[in-house]
Amino acid sequence: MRAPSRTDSTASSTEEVFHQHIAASSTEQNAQFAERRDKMLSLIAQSRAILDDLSVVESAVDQTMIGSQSIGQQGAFDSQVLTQALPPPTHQTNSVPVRAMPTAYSAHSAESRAAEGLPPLTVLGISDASDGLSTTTGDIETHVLSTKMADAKHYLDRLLVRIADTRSRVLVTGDLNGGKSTFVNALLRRQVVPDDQQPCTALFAEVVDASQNNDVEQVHGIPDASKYNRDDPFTYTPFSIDILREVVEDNEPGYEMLKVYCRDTRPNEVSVLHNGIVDVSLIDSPGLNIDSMKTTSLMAQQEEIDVIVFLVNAENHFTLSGREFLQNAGREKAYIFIVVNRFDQIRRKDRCKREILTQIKDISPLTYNHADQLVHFVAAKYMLEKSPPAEWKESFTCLEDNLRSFILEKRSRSKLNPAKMYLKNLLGDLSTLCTYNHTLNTFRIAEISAQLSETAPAHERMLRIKEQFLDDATRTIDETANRAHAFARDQLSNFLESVETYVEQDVEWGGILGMWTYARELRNAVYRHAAVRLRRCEDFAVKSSVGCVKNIEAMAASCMETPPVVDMAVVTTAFEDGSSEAGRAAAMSMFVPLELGDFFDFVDKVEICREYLPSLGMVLGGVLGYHGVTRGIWRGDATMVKGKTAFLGLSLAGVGLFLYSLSDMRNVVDRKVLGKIKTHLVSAGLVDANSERIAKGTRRVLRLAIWEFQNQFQRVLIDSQVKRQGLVESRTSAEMNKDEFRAIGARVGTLRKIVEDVDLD
Ligand SMILES: Nc1nc2c(ncn2[C@@H]2O[C@H](COP(=O)(O)OP(=O)(O)OP(=O)(O)O)[C@@H](O)[C@H]2O)c(=O)[nH]1
Repeated sequence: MRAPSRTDSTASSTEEVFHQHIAASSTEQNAQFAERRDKMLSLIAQSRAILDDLSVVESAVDQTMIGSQSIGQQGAFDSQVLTQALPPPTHQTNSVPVRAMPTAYSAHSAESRAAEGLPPLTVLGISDASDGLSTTTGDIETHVLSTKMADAKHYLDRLLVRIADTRSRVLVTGDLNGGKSTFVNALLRRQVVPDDQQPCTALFAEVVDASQNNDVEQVHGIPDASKYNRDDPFTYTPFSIDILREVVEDNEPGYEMLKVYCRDTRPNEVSVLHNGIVDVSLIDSPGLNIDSMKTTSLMAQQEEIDVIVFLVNAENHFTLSGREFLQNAGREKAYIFIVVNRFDQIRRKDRCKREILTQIKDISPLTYNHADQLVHFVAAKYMLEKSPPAEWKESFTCLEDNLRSFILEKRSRSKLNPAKMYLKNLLGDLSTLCTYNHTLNTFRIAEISAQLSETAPAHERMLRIKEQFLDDATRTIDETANRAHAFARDQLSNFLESVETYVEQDVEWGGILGMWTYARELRNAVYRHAAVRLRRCEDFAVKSSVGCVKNIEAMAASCMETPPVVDMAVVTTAFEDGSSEAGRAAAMSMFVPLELGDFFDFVDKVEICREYLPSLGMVLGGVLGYHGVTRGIWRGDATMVKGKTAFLGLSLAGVGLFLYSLSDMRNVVDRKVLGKIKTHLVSAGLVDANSERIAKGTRRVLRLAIWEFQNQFQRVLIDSQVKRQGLVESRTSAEMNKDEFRAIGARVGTLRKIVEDVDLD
């Protein structure tokens, strides 16, 4: 065995020191990384808890989060919402509608956003690019926000797993034909993944160290990446690594991805894959292209990865799809490792460098700030040659050193910084949401309170109407009915008492010969007047009833937007039985037929007889005596002459009396007929029965009308009560919400500060 030379021993001790140094520094770095990682894990868990709490607030108090729904990708806060005075509550006296939440954000109003000082949403915003939802209709936005919140939770869950995972996943992506596969192979210094294929690579190929597969080089064709388990052969199909090109080119079974276990024989210190510190996987992806499905799936893939290596074809610079991808990826990954490949094809290299760096400055400022470590101009294909040209070997080795450093030594930056970025963005969005919803709820409370106080007088008035007129409807009805009764009684009794005065001008006495006609007209006139009187009483009752209902209606109209409307016909036709006054009079008069006796007052005659019987006797006596006296005179008897004179006087008195009886015939008829009619009217109950009838009719129609009114009124009142109750509940909810958002907002603020202060450099 050859003894080691001095040079050998010096070299070996230098190497040992180097390895010891590497080991020591990597132990220290590991410990530091572990500490930072644990801190980050705790912050992720706390952010997740806040998302859960927000979801509870969202579902417990419906629609409150609607305010936040409209925060689009642009996140423009509609200044109207915060600055405009609340619109005057709708002038509704009986109905109190719950106003729809104002549309909070208009997706494209950058000025108003600036005016409010609210930043755009980065993580929870609507992505025009991803789903094209630039409309701001409430349903879509509510749905989008809920979806985004749910996505954020899943993302945090995956982040927890990813951060806890000691491996580092490196996504190699870029434009079509940028040289991604060539680059991966160059890192491995061997042809593993197929390059230069037609058609282009359409599969994700994850290259990992064969040590993860019992040191066996193999390819696993995986139909469903989410189910892949190396220990479960049902979740993949194994292939020899030698036929990888065919598998990729054919992809007959339609694999979702390939896992390529490959051996990297280079020493740990230089190999990216096989480095002795962290298990690294290199994911060769399909190139970005206009196929949005593939781009979307690549975006999903990039959430699971720690480092992005972006291949740019030096000849093409950044394409539109490349820029879009980097801008989206940049929301989380502040640092992107950029490889400008095929640089050998460029003639004016300085100019090309300048132009590409200017583009990077715009796309990823932090990457640009560390361009010397993160941006590399190489020609990867030469690294697969046995003796690569020095120029390209040097630039690629420099790239490798920096990539190793980025993945291994600067793991805090490459692995933890994306998590920090995401948390910062998410917490920023949550802070905006909390501020917005807090403000929105403050407005909502003010708006509801204004609505409640504006509608309170009308509502209280309705309650008073209910108490005064409807709860005690019987009293209201009785008052009107009693008034109608009293009026009828007064009118009819008054009529009965002085019926003569009503008819004396109406009927003319046509002498003894026309006394029958006179009596009939007299009778008819009385009943006609009676009918008119009755009609007047009924009209009064109707008028009083209409007045009563109209009075209640007017009161209702003063406090109700659509007051109940009673069908007045039921009231106005209360006493209509189809008969005219003449008909009524005729009907009544039928009960009082005229008789001969009505023309002679026998009672009077008897009285007269009693008083004037002596006179009559005297007439008779006078006639008879005159006869005797005459005979006595002829016989010369003087006493007889005196008697004769006396008897003559008596006779004349008797005749006068008879003539007087005839001349009193009209009074007799008046007295007899009117007396008879009065007796009939009293017995028929003109006063009592009709007063009662009218009062009863009044009660009946009022009951019907008020019942109808009550029904409608009650409905509106209940409606108003329900709406007021709803408003009170909404206000309570808004108050609870406001407090919740304030409390959560404070938590978000504290957590955000801690996240910002985490030092990963
Ligand atoms: N001149 C030159 N050509 C290169 C370089 N790197 C790769 N190429 C060529 O570029 C072409 C595409 O290379 P690939 O590695 O297949 O590119 P890719 O990005 O993986 O392609 P897709 O996956 O299909 O998008 C091949 O013909 C390579 O030989 C380079 O550094 N210089």
